[in-house]
Amino acid sequence: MTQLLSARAGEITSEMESVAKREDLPVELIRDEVAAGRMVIPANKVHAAGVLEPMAIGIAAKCKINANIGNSAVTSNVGEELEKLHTAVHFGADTVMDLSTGKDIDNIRRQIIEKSPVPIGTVPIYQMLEELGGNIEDMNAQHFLDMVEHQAKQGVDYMTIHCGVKLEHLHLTVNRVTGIVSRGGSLIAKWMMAHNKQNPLLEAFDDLCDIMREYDVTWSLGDGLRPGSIADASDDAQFAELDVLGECTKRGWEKGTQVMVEGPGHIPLDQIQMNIERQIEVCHGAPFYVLGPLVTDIAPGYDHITSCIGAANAGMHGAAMLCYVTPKEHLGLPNEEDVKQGVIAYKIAAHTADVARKRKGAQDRDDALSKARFAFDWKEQFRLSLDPETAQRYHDETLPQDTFKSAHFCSMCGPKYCSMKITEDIRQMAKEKKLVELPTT
Ligand SMILES: C[C@H]1O[C@@H](n2cnc3c(N)ncnc32)[C@H](O)[C@@H]1O
Ligand SMILES: Cc1ncc(COP(=O)(O)O)c(N)n1
Ligand code: MET
Ligand code: SF4
Ligand SMILES: [Zn+2]
Repeated sequence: MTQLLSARAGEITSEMESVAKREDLPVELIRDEVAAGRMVIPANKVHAAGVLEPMAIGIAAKCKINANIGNSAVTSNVGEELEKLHTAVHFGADTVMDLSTGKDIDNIRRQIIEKSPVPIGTVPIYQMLEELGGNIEDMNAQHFLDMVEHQAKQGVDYMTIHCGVKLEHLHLTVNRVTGIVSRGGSLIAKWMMAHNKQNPLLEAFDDLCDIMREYDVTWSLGDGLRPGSIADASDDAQFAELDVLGECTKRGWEKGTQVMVEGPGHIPLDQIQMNIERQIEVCHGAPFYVLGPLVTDIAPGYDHITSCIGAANAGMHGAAMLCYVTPKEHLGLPNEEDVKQGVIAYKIAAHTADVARKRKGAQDRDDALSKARFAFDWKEQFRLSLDPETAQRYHDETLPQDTFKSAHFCSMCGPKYCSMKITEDIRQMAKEKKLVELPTT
């Protein structure tokens, strides 16, 4: 049984119960959303038997964020990756992807799954390529199926598989500014060119479903032809692939597997709503999992910001999960500090989306923090913030003494120009002298 098959049979699983509590939603609604394919609960049976705390991704639930970690051939190791996992979860990542392509991949993933309370995603073609020796041309479908089964056995909760890249669509990328920017997509394209054959992952779709169903691994249908620059956004290649992903979504559901769909990438701000709405329609309401999107290409070093703008908008228009982008995007492998910056940026994006969509209780923390701010309750303001340590450090940079923790001002305006203090004075005057008689009409 998968969460989807249970839900369709009208059953309520223990995972659905946990999700209902976390989301503060009726458990019947969770079950119905899962049954309809609009919500997924990525919970591999192996991981669920261990430390996993079940969570849900779908438009009815709060907007989620994913943090990518993993080493590369150039840098990092198991110790550093476990630190990144800890930092990502500490600052509120809802899922983590291990995208390791360097040494020790198997050991890194095993330890990450063992220690992670959040669902772990992978892209199995990366490890398969390592084990093949680096030449994608040497791959056959069985190599890939074996790797998917191996990772499913380890407890991977969701997998990115690039089934949507088709031989007949490759020519649509020739005039692009940035070609094929998806790693998985570019590898599959190369294989198809070398063999002049259709995408083997698409051909093996039903066999893949059988493995995914056995362990309840959730599909994350990869966007191998996503645009890698705003110039390439919303082009024929991107939307040709999206149509294939729509068909795969249906086939995955028919086989009883949970499905979400990945999306771009680099998209100008004014095209985001259209992209989200089109995906939801073409993929029959399956949860949409977007990478950013970055709304401009001019700020390497700050792409957590360029993409946070896109992510907030995507979330507002119905994306179910936002894959973070760190300050190192396009420049190098993120370190622990980059992971922190990426997660914080995306907590902001997801939360602003929840507020804009008026999800239940979403604004409560904003209101509580605003009240603490107006009451000059500095400690409470720090406590309620996404990054309390940084908030306090910034405040204390100029006014570190304990007495200033009850001061009715900070170093921005000082005591005589603090507008919130002046408002306080005004309200006091009004109370005492009843100076203002407001018209009653
Ligand atoms: C699909 C996205 O995944 C990110 N990505 C790829 N590999 C890693 C890794 N090892 N660590 C962190 N992010 C990674 C890239 O930033 C890309 O944009
Ligand atoms: C949201 C998201 N995360 C990870 C990947 C995998 O990366 P790639 O497609 O480059 O192999 C992806 N396509 N989308
Ligand atoms: N930044 C690229 C993208 O937008 C990915 C580069 S690393 C595969 O998808
Ligand atoms: S991030 Fe670096 S290695 Fe990855 S595609 Fe871009 S330039 Fe190549
Ligand atoms: Zn990019």
